[in-house]
Amino acid sequence: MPEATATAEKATAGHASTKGATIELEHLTKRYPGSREPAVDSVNVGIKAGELVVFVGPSGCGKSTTLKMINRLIEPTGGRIRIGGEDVTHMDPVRLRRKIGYAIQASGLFPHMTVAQNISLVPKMVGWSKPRIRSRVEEMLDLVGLDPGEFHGRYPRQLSGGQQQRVGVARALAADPPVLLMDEPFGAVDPITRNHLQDELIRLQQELHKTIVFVTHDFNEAIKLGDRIAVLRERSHIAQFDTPEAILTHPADDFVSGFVGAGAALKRLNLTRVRDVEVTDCPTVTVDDPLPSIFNLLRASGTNEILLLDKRRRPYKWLRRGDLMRAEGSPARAGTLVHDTVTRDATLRDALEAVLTDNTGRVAVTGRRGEYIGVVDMETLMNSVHELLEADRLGAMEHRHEREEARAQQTHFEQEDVDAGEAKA
Ligand SMILES: Nc1ncnc2c1ncn2[C@@H]1O[C@H](COP(=O)(O)OP(=O)(O)OP(=O)(O)O)[C@@H](O)[C@H]1O
Repeated sequence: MPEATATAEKATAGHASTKGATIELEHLTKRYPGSREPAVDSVNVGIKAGELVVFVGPSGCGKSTTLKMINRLIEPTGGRIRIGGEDVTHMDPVRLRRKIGYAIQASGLFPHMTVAQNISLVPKMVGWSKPRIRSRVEEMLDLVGLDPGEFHGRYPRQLSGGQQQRVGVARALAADPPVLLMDEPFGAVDPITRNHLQDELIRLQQELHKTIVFVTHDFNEAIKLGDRIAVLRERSHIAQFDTPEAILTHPADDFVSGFVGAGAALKRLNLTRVRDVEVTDCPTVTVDDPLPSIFNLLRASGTNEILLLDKRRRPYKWLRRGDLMRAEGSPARAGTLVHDTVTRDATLRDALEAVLTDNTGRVAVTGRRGEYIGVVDMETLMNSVHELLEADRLGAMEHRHEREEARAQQTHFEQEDVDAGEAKA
């Protein structure tokens, strides 16, 4: 059975989707015509199946060129690319791109096509049947958190930046490729939407286990998303290729330290997720609840604050006792709007930012459709920060100790050599 058809069967039979494939770049090189220096100079990278690897580095270091050589949007001038062990360096690029999804900044959607048409593009190209495509579009929209009924007929201009980006990811994943390339996909959206899109990607990846190569120049984004990070310097030379923890705590050289920048310990907040800390419950009411029962609940709960949920059980407002006095019969008229929420996949840094933005001492945690799950409070966050800083301090002490021991050992050997030399003389 041809590969594309096999993929289609799997995708529409409701089975698990195609898992990631390994990617090996061997001495991969790109010399643009007319340039004296190569833009990418003999890069060697091995990416495991199902891994999310981030290429991060300063502007112009060759991240995008390296990425685009993987799906041969840019033809290499030297070296080799293997995907799933197969040498694809000279494979027909159109065939190659069927097994590689590609998502870029500002989504790259075709403006004259509806959301559904955009998502259907590759499945159509590989010959899926109409009903199969229709159900796949629904599945994909659902996967990226957009209501299929509401969104499938819209045009890109009728979507927010974040929604366009979600559709871009849905399109990249539509034909169920084992590999997904993402070139600064969230670079053009505001910081809050960006955080949410990053959370979505983490959730998706937990479900799908694709091999993802993600390009960014934002180091915090790299720490948050990467299983491993390749820190690139000029001409895509790899300064360090390791886990976020290792890069933060043991940067390989001054270039990497410079890139990590100040506040490495606080950056580690990007490594801990909301799901790793205690999410507690807080008293909630909905906009349809009558005021007297809200008063009763507040009294019974012994707290001074209650979370008002909208009709779809999404956090809407924080209500305090005083607010309720001024509610004039409807709780929705009182209280302070919830500006920011986090999902379980958000980092503690996102949570901390949200707590500070909303100024209520806690942040509401929401599920896939924005529905209320619980809250994380400031105290929990501060305890985690404290633990991380303490772990870093101990780690740094241990590292210093190891270095001093190695140095002492070296001096000892050198002294022995001198003694031996003198004895001979
Ligand atoms: N088509 C081209 N012709 C000639 N030189 C190019 C071409 N495209 C890119 N370059 C050069 O190759 C180098 C690497 O570019 P590339 O876009 O891969 O870098 P990057 O790390 O992705 O940068 P940024 O973060 O700014 O997007 C740069 O010096 C760039 O000027």
